[in-house]
Amino acid sequence: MANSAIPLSLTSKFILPEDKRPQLAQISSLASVPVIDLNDNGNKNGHYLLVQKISQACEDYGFFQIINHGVPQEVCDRMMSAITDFFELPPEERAEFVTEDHTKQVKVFHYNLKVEGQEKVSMWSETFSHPWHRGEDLAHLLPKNPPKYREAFGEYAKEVRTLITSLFSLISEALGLEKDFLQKRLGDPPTLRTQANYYPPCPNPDLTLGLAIHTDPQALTVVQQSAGVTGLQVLKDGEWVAVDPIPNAFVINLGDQMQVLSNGRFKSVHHRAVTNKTQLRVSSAMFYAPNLDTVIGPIEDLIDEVEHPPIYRSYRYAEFLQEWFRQEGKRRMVKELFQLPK
Ligand SMILES: O=C(O)CCC(=O)C(=O)O
Ligand SMILES: [Fe+2]
Repeated sequence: MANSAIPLSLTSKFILPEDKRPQLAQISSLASVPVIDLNDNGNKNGHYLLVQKISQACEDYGFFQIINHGVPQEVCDRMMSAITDFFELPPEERAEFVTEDHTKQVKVFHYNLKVEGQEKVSMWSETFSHPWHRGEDLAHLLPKNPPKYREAFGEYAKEVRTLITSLFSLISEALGLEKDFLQKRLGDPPTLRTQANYYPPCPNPDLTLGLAIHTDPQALTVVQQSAGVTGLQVLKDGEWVAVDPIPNAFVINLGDQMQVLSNGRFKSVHHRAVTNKTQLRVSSAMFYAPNLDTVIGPIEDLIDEVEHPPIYRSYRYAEFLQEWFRQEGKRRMVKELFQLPK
């Protein structure tokens, strides 16, 4: 931990005002996010049931975990190890990427929360974010150190891309659409970014957060989290539910664009990351978003005048993102701005 840019003591810059603290004693133990086996796909009935489960999970939680997803475990392990090594290099080694300029393609930064009448509060995490849409020719933008990062990322991105195609196919079916509908609708090339989150052990997890409450602005997110270390929580019926890691699983969640496209049937759910006293936690999120010029709005086939009137107006994805950046440091309310009056 000596190498981390985050100090070991919880200085005031990390301390949240009381009403924004995580209330760790109040985590619900009753609910849990569905776990879906993607291998349950063998026969016709199996496929039907799988689509049903995905549909239910997208409606109820906007989150689910998947097992037997087809991405080799070694590829996942190499990615997590490369991310961990990157953050454990001496800070000078990643200084070239440290920036607060959100227009930078490759960046290391801390999320923070603007709090009224107070300096902004820094999250107990360090974040590394970069694009992944240009495949091979992206490699030169990525860190040279640790030496394995570029290759580990290239391999991981290829596998995750294939997985995402299968997931969009299942989610399209869950909405009663052709299998290739959603990926086509999101446009080509999609906007693909990744975010690696590094959460060192925290001396007082009650006073701070690893990542503040948010929804993902994209369409779909594939998350890998450290084995055996809890931290991700989702809001379900007003209560926080922990998404505990399951061996060899991914956490999948829908982003704001899926809520809008499905006209509110599928949910982009609030979530956060909490810290703990003893264990390092690392997560990798791979985001799939529309092409910047794609016009997003409720899918035609899912709306009608009487029972399912559109609840959002259409917008270019670039317009949505611009608003998202404008609300930096706040508890963002972006899709709400595109809601049509009732
Ligand atoms: O650390 C986690 O599990 C949460 C990651 C996350 O929500 C994000 O990167 O958007
Ligand atoms: Fe997220």
